[in-house]
Amino acid sequence: MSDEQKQQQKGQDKAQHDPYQDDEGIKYVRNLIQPHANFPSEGILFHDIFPALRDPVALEIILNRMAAVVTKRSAVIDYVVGLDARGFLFAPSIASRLHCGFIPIRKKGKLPGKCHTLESTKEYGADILEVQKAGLEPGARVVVVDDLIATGGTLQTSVSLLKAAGAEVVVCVCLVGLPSLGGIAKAGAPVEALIDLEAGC
Ligand SMILES: O=P(O)(O)OC[C@H]1O[C@H](OP(=O)(O)OP(=O)(O)O)[C@H](O)[C@@H]1O
Ligand SMILES: Nc1ncnc2[nH]cnc12
Repeated sequence: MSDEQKQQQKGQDKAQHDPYQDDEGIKYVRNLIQPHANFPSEGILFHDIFPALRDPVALEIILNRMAAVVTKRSAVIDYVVGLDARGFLFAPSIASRLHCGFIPIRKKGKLPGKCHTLESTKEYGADILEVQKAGLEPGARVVVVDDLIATGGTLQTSVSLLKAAGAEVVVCVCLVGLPSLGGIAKAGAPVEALIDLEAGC
């Protein structure tokens, strides 16, 4: 068997155990997310999503579910917007599945050309976020993708940047939500998190 065939076989074996279409899929992903106390600073309970991304079944579940959230909301999407940095892990793959483009919102100083720029606060710090003016036409229908919503500061600022550019934010999709931090209500656009880490299941 060639290396390519072995790789395909490995993927097929994994896919047979893929619990895609039901809540078992979300539980499978949730169980891979690792909590770390006092990271990156004292008092923060950090939820590490990378063990889930390391697992090919979990990665597929995440991408399928995120894309499904978007298609349930709207058939017409122009761009998937990913947030620097962990949103970039998902957004281009979702854009590819939805046959639309990808646009980054980046931390200040990384994007050339004229940008919309806004200050932002998050659970453990502050950032300045930017989106390129040239990348977005007024009236564009966009979805925003990030790994996690905590206080909602990052999503709120991102939604404001996109609105300043004249875009319509159809929905924000996150892998993880921490609802007790109040972020979902303040984002300024509908938010759907695949996993509520504070819920019992
Ligand atoms: O809801 P909030 O309180 O705003 O927090 C959520 C944000 O915090 C993290 O970004 P961060 O910039 O820390 O990390 P990253 O660069 O690894 O994505 C995370 O990826 C979200 O973007
Ligand atoms: N508690 C948390 N875990 C992982 N990423 C985060 N970003 C903001 N808060 C976070």
